[in-house]
Amino acid sequence: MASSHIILPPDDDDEEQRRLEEEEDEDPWARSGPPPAAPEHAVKAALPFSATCVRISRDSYPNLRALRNASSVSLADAAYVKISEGDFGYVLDDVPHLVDHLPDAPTYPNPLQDHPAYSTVKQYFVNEDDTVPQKVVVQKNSRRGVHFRRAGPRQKVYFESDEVKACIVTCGGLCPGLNTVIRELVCGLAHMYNNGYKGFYSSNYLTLTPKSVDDIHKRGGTVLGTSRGGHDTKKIVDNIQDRGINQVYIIGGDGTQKGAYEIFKEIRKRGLKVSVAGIPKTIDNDIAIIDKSFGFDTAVEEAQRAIDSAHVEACSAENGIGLVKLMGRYSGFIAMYATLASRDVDCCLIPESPFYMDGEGGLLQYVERRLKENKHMVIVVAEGAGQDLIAKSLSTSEQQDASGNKLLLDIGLWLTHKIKDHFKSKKMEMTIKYIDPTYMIRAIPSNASDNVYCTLLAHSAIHGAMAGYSFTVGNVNGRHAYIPFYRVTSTRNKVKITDRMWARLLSSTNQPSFLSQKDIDEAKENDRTANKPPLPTGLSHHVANSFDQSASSSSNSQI
Ligand SMILES: Nc1ncnc2c1ncn2[C@@H]1O[C@H](COP(=O)(O)OP(=O)(O)O)[C@@H](O)[C@H]1O
Ligand SMILES: O=P(O)(O)OC[C@H]1O[C@](O)(COP(=O)(O)O)[C@@H](O)[C@@H]1O
Ligand SMILES: [Mg+2]
Repeated sequence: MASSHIILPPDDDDEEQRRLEEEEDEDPWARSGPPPAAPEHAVKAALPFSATCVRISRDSYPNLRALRNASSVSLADAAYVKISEGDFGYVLDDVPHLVDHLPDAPTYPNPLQDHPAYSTVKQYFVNEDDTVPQKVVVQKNSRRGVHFRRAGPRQKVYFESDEVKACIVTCGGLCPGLNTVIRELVCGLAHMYNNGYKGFYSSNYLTLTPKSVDDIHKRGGTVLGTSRGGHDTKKIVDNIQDRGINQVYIIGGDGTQKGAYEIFKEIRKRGLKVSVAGIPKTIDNDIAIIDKSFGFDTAVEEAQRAIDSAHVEACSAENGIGLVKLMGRYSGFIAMYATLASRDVDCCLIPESPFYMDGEGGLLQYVERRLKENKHMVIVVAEGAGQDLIAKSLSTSEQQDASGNKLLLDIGLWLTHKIKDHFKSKKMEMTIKYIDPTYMIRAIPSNASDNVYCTLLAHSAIHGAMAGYSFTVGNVNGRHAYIPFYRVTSTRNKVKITDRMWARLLSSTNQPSFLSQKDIDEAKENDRTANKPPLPTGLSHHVANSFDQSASSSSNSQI
């Protein structure tokens, strides 16, 4: 396959990079010229097919400035982006590899080839050329578009088994399945572990063995503990270096993956032989690119129990309302899927879809109508919904947690009071029962299907780290892939209220959309821009087009 490859090695000098970014009004390389290309042998070793190393020049990319303007990848980050092109608009958005900065790193045969369980499997090893398309819905003339490197064991590895010294860290909120991922990582490797990012430089760490993690997948939470805040890249990497760790497994959400990316960059800067594997964790399912985060199915399933209880309470009273609050800080996936699964829900409110209380078409009018029609109703609200309404009525200022996430006001409690006040003023009898199962839902062990998913994710992470890659692992269109950090950290996965899934929900609940034409137009525009993937600096026109097309309206999320 004819291909070209662009690899921009990191600049040693951060200050200089920052200065360049500030000064790049006209052209990022106006003063310095393009960054030097990597040595060709480094590029070749990192690529599955024969590659030509392309030195990017201003002349060959006349629209560089436009691309930069459309890009959310900083010039400094562009140094870690590895894009290669193939035939028919094929683009590989590759992940960094140890040989990018350690070109002479030795390889070893994968010990799995002698493993009794695997040696009978035909084609156990993944072909180095295998990649996974970001977009599977295509038309006859579509370009092949963006692809990610397929996850799985490689014939050659960059660590000898007894050389591996791994650590695992879990960060952010809890999520069903964390212990399963930990268990499966430990059972593949011998480890040390840490407690949140702070754990990297606390003295509080334990050694895990397959025996000590044997039954942890049956428990909720994380045996490692978790925390928010406290990320200090230099201290973390000092610690990795001091302890001689060479594989870092980082399980966490969007914040954690940003942290993992910073750790990777510092490791690269120091020239260390360390692989960084991010395993995306979030009950909110808000991580970009991947099909679904682990624990999400379990959360939706557990939410059914709360909705069922709310329904029973509502049905048992005259004009009964059951109100259930579910998690979802910025993205309402749990609320949407729990509503679609239940069929007992009359109204679902999520952060992505603004609503209003009073007047024609407002929530209170709908509640009144539903009670008159049906004598009971169930409302599901994602915790991040209606925050603007509460803030306005209580005139509070926005607060943040230790990681910088928005601290939410209790929409469930606020709605309960508003609905009660409304019916009191109308002298209409009603009962409302507010159920908040949020922490109960995320503290349970994962269900069977999430358990299998967690196991496979852990295995894919180990194979990638052993093969010398640094990445976030995830399911992309049903196939495990190694995704560049910058891709999962630059946007957030959100419910698209202009997609068919939300339309299905509206038709199943019969609730008003609460949207004006202006809101709909704005939502369409937001979807368009929010889903535009970051364009790395210096892409050729047709590569940039492929990035654009991978975010076009007939996205994979439309089922
Ligand atoms: N931009 C960032 N750079 C480095 N570390 C970050 C960044 N954002 C968050 N983190 C760190 O990641 C960890 C988890 O983040 P948090 O937002 O609490 O949870 P989650 O990873 O589940 O989204 C915290 O220790 C936080 O300090
Ligand atoms: O655990 P905390 O700090 O109370 O945070 C609760 C938040 O954690 C979540 O469960 C998940 O958030 P993260 O993915 O950032 O960990 C949110 O749904 C919720 O808003
Ligand atoms: Mg988060």
